[in-house]
Amino acid sequence: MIEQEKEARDYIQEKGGAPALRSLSVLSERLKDENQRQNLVANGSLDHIWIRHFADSAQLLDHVPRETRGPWLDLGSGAGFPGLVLAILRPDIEFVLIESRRLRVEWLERMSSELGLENCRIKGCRLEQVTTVEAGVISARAFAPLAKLLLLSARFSTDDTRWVLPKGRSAAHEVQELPGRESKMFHVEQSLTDQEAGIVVGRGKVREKA
Ligand SMILES: C[S@@+](CC[C@H](N)C(=O)[O-])C[C@H]1O[C@@H](n2cnc3c(N)ncnc32)[C@H](O)[C@@H]1O
Repeated sequence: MIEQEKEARDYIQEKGGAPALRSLSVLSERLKDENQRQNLVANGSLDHIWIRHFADSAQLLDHVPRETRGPWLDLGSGAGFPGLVLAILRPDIEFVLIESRRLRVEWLERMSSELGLENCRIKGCRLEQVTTVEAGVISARAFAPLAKLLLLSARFSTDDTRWVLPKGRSAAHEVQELPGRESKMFHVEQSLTDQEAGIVVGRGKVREKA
């Protein structure tokens, strides 16, 4: 488990080296500022930003094979978690961050530009309006209940699509509640940043209707 901010920084450094640490330090400063203008993350989480947001996002890479290709769709990116962190750590993958709220979209665009993330595109609209593409990976943190998330995003999946969905304490229960075929597609991995949280991980095409 990652329990200290220093451990979280070391974990990120292992994954992305000094450039990632520098980019995330900038993101940390900007986020603390911007959170006074718009409610991007819980204020209480800002004192543990490296664990609660950066390492929490980065750990998704442990469940995606290194050779996986994009596009990597991050649904409901909000403040940029996990999408911005992952785009920093994997400049070789094309990321598409989908977010519907205007102020959040502007924030994501500003940060992507300031951090020079050429591999990161922001789609400022509802997921339902995004043109269908074949996703290499789909991630979503705190976006929607699992069954709804899968229905909304099924059209982006292929037999090869990887799914990495941080789901907090409800992970196992949400997987059990899925219809038979889907419940067999997914399993739960332990989160490294929260003893009680799980990440729903799977691979394959999800049916577009229940
Ligand atoms: C609870 S926030 C989570 C943000 C971020 N993923 C995180 O974990 O910090 C959910 C985000 O999803 C966005 N959202 C909800 N429904 C959406 C939709 N249908 N299309 C695009 N964005 C959506 C909201 O605007 C919000 O920013």
